[in-house]
Amino acid sequence: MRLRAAHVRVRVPATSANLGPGFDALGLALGLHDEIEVRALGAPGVRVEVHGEGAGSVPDDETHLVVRALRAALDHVGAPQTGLHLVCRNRVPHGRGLGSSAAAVVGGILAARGLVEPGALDDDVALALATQFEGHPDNAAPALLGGLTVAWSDDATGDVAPVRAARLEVHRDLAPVAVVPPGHLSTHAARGVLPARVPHADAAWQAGRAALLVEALGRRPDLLLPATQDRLHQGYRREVMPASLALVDALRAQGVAAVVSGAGPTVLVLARRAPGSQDGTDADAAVADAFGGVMAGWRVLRLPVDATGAEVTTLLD
Ligand SMILES: Nc1ncnc2c1ncn2[C@@H]1O[C@H](COP(=O)(O)OP(=O)(O)O)[C@@H](O)[C@H]1O
Ligand SMILES: N[C@@H](CCOP(=O)(O)O)C(=O)O
Repeated sequence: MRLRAAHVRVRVPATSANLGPGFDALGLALGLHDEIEVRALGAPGVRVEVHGEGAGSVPDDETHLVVRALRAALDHVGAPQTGLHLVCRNRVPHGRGLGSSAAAVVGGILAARGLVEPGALDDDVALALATQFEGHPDNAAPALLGGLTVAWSDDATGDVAPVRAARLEVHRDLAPVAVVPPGHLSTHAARGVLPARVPHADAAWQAGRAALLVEALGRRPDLLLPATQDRLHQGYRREVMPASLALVDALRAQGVAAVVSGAGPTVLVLARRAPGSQDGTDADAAVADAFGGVMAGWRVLRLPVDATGAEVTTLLD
């Protein structure tokens, strides 16, 4: 396998995983993107420039997440390693539950796809590799495929466990709003507070809600409030993100389908487009009311569903 291109550009969306009851399975791609430009260099080594989110905090060497994912993907298809120059323009906030790590990993893998022979790194391989990095597939699947996805894995049979994902229907009126706090929390820490075992009754209850959520997101947005109830992660995570859970509670008390986005601490509101309005939603008054002017530093982002997923362009120069 040889490299066929020396200059590629990748665009990857933010993602919100879980969506309430779909823990480690459901995810939604959102209209907020990281852009990564990669040049393969003749000389070995790596140069990383980061603009926007993560500038000054993420590493600029071989340990940079995009570089690690890109190199793992080259190794996986037997392509040669190469010197690299990366320019990252990041918009997805880090450690907030909007899938920044999945965007970085999928971005690196798709950059490798652009550098090697066509067809060498298909979506199945890319998803399996990304899931190895992430430890769960629910952000990587929508980052790669776009839209709403459900991801699942079979038993591991080789060095890269098979992971599969299916695209699901999204109702045209769905208008997600992310309420992003100033502080961050790593996914690793937020997984650390989850119990190893849960009551059978909670698991059974949750399976029903997850099935209902697929119907609510696709065809029955009027069912989103009951469909976004969860018993497997949000309650356990309250201790590490009390302000986020307080906001979720306040919004839900007003009939708004609010959930913790991914492992938090962002709150995702699964709102509906307000009739006759350009970008208003049926949750705007409740969000403004719950905010009450006291949540200093929090940002409200209206993020449309990204139907496309990650895109790679090969540049000729
Ligand atoms: N674009 C990026 N470039 C390099 N590293 C990144 C990038 N995005 C995320 N990361 C790494 O992943 C961490 C955040 O991942 P994680 O804790 O899973 O939160 P998130 O919910 O944002 O995915 C960051 O602190 C950083 O180490
Ligand atoms: N299912 C995962 C999702 C983590 O998403 P992230 O955007 O916070 O990385 C979990 O809930 O741990």
